[in-house]
Amino acid sequence: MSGAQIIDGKQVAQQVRGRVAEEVAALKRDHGVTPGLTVVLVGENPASQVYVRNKSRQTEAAGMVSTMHKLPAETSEADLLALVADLNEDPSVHGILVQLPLPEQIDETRVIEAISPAKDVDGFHPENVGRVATGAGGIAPCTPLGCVILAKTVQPDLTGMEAVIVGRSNIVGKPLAQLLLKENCTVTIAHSRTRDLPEVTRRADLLLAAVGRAEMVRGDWVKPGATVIDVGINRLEPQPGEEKGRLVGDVAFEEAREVASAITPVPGGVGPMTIACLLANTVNAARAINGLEPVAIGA
Ligand SMILES: NC(=O)C1=CN([C@@H]2O[C@H](COP(=O)(O)OP(=O)(O)OC[C@H]3O[C@@H](n4cnc5c(N)ncnc54)[C@H](OP(=O)(O)O)[C@@H]3O)[C@@H](O)[C@H]2O)C=CC1
Ligand SMILES: Nc1nc(=O)c2c([nH]1)NC[C@@H]1CN(c3ccc(C(=O)N[C@@H](CCC(=O)O)C(=O)O)cc3)C=[N+]21
Ligand SMILES: [Mg+2]
Repeated sequence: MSGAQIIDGKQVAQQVRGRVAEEVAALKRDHGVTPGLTVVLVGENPASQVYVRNKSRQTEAAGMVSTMHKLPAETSEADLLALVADLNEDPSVHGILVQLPLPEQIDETRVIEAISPAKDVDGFHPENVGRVATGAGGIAPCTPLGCVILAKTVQPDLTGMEAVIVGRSNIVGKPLAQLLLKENCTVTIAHSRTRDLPEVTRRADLLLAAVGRAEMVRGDWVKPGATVIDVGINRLEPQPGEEKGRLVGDVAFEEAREVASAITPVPGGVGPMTIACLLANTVNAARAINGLEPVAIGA
């Protein structure tokens, strides 16, 4: 028996992008502002290029202006900081995304802190991290936002749920904990030093995996009836006859779907939501820069 409802991230993302397109049209019509998103890609990471292409296509489809700066892998930190400074001053740019990870001669923290917080549509700048943590506005990171929206499609009120996040990175695990606290969950963050991880994950009504280890979370780590949100994007080795390896999440999907009541697939789960939320953050950045209140974007 395969019991779980499969949460369709592609479909929810399409709804979010539709909402964004309406807000973009309204901003143009009422205020003469066309939101612009600029992506900066340093080096040749082939995985990054797929996301970057999807992002620019969907940005344009929503009626926004998409620009891209491709810099060679050996770009110096000073040159990247100079580009960021130019983009901060450019009035046609409302969102700046510098694709991570960066080559090792570049200090990621310095680059993130150089981005104007008003244009930091990734929500990685310490001012936004702090504002989101204290509830004083701020731009929330796209992947955690996408996870919360997907969880709420099956459980509109998350109040009181035991949420267990596996992973404590600055870009996913930690900000996800902040957003779930805001939704009144009881939040546990597990990581590589957590003792008896399967015992911890089995407590979760809402289990979120952001580890980067293919299919690490097994079926018997999942509490019966739980909602499972799989953030992981892992490319397996190509099998004989395959051009490239399959994409899988951090959760053993076929096992977990027997136990969970709802689960996100990979691909087609959190990934498309990340891009949709990036577009939503960009329209809200353009609004804020023009003195307007943010609009709600949940599907
Ligand atoms: N769908 C999307 O849009 C996105 C997907 N991703 C994917 O999500 C995954 C996580 O990304 P990210 O947060 O950047 O990854 P990081 O590598 O930055 O963090 C991974 C976290 O997992 C923890 N971890 C590693 N191994 C174990 C283990 N054996 N048991 C328990 N915890 C463990 C680490 O613990 P410790 O801190 O102790 O080292 C760390 O906190 C990746 O697969 C990535 O590709 C990321 C961003 C966006
Ligand atoms: N500054 C910065 N911001 C990011 O948000 C950021 C980043 N750097 N570096 C890399 C990670 C990863 N990431 C993904 C976005 C979309 C998909 C996505 O759309 N995935 C599709 C499949 C794509 C495919 O087929 O390869 C899916 O899951 O269905 C995946 C991963 C954003 N990241
Ligand atoms: Mg680096």
